[in-house]
Amino acid sequence: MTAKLLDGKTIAAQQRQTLREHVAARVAAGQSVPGLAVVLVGDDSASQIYVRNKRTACAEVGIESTAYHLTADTSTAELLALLDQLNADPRVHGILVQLPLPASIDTQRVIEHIAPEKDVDGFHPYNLGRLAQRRPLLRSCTPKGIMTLLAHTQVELDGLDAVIVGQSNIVGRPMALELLAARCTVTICHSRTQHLAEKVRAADVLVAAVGVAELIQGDWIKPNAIVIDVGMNRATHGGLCGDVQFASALQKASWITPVPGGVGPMTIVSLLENTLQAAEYAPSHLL
Ligand SMILES: Nc1nc(=O)c2c([nH]1)NC[C@@H]1CN(c3ccc(C(=O)N[C@@H](CCC(=O)O)C(=O)O)cc3)C=[N+]21
Repeated sequence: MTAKLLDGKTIAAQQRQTLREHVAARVAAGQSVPGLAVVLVGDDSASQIYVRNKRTACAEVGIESTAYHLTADTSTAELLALLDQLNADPRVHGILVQLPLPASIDTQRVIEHIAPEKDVDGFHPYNLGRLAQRRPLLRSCTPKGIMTLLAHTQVELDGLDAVIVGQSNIVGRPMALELLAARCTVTICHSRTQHLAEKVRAADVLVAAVGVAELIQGDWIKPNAIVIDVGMNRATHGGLCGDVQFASALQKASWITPVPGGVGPMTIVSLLENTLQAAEYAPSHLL
């Protein structure tokens, strides 16, 4: 059997079209143009490309993005001061601080300084806590995009065994909370996990978000599992490869995401959705 492809590139393009219509209707009704502030610190070349891709996607749907490019020697205090300004600016509905930040900056303080109602990455403890209590407001982009992909399979998630490989704050943990809210039985595996292959073999839904190229072998995949590959590893020949051995997993799974063209485009469209959501909700006090 060969798995069906979960084509994030196409699904994301469809969602951008829908978003474009929503934004246009909102503006035609006299409401403000949704605004996203994108903050980049330093000159990491991969981050610059990601930021450019996000701003292009904003432009396509009619979200106004404003870039703030700070030098690598920016202090935590300077970045917090910029966030104060953006938090107070009514034209800014969403704030994204591109990660990773230079090591000299206190990333956790920065994340906690973004107003929760503008936290379109969903990384603020308030937004993660809301998700943990099954009352999400702004949801982390990659897990949210993956839930959209899972909805496209039309497989009922209720009661399935989900296994997540990777425990990061930005993917693994919020992914576990999303799948738990969808009534899966959730296992999170990480670098200290024993018998990883056995854990993976039990998965009806597998989410690989560990950042180790092709760690997960096709013969670990349960027949007919749904396989979501969040990995984006640079292959030696220059191309991208995921955390799953794609060719062999394709022979076992019912659905599988390609890399590239799977989770990545869904992450970006979720950011756009969150920015529109933040503009529509825009409460003066959340807490
Ligand atoms: N505050 C913050 N929020 C983020 O959401 C965030 C971040 N920092 N830092 C970096 C990571 C990475 N990330 C990607 C999103 C989409 C693709 C994407 O669309 N990838 C294409 C391939 C692109 C290529 O060819 O390199 C694909 O998978 O098809 C990639 C990477 C968001 N991140």
